[in-house]
Amino acid sequence: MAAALIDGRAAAEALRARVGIAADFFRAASGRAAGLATVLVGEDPASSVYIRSKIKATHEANMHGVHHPLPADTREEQLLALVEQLNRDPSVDGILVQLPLPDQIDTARVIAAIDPDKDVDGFHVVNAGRLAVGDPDALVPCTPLGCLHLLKSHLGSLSGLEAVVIGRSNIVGKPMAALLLAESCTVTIAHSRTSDLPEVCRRADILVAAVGRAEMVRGDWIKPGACLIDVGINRVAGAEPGKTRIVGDVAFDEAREVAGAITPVPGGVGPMTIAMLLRNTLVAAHRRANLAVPEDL
Ligand SMILES: Nc1nc2c(c(=O)[nH]1)N[C@@H](CN(C=O)c1ccc(C(=O)N[C@@H](CCC(=O)O)C(=O)O)cc1)CN2
Repeated sequence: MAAALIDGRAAAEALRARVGIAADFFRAASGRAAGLATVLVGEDPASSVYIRSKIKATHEANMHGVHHPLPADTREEQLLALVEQLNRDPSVDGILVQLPLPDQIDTARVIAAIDPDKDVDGFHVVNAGRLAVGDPDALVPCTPLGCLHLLKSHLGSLSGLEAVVIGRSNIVGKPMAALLLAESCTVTIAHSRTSDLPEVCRRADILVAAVGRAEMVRGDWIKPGACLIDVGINRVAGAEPGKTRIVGDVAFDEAREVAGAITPVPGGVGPMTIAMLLRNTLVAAHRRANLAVPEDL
């Protein structure tokens, strides 16, 4: 039987609606709207699309969103000065600097400059540390948080399950592993040097693919009935000349025949990233206003 499809668009829409309602309550309780500031250096087409979606979603969720575009040749000091200004701005609860940044800018230095309590991307080492030690004050990176939400919605308890995360990035792989460990999964982080990767994957009840290689995970790497979360967004040649299409890190048609459930690409993890950004912004706003964070966020 073909695997169930885990509908990230529907889950994201539901979460965004909940955030919108909670944002209205926040405004009534605090006397101001929760605020997100986004920063984009340059005009990378994909990044520009993501930023437009983020600001539109912020407004649709009854929050205040201000975008700060900077030219592609912006110097690191100029970006750091903007981050400092946003750190000090009381109307800003969340700061998001869209990645990737141009080569002249040191990404780690910029992330380190963001106030950890406004770091709604969850990339600051303080938030990585909070997540690692199970501190509930951690702001958690949006993509893995979205993956966890989809997994728990589909499977319920994850306790005792064997989870394999392919990819060890600070943005997805490592925080994903920390979240699964906190849910009492037995977690393996696999990567480019892992020996016999297919065999490692075959023991996974939960397989999270976050490598950025189109359709790398094949059908015969998958344990029958496993739950597959595909984080990959890879643009490949389409059927017609000059056209492209997006595929994940999992060979979807093969995997669907073996897995119990699978996230599609597009329409799986991607939409959850933006929904979780809104959620993190509202969480940060509640904490900054000394208000209790609503439980269903
Ligand atoms: N500061 C950040 N930079 C980047 C992040 C991030 O979380 N914070 N993540 C990615 C890009 N990203 C958000 O910024 C993002 C990627 C993909 C999607 C999405 O909804 N994808 C769709 C497909 C879109 C398409 O057709 O092109 C899907 O999967 O259905 C949302 C957000 C890198 N930078």
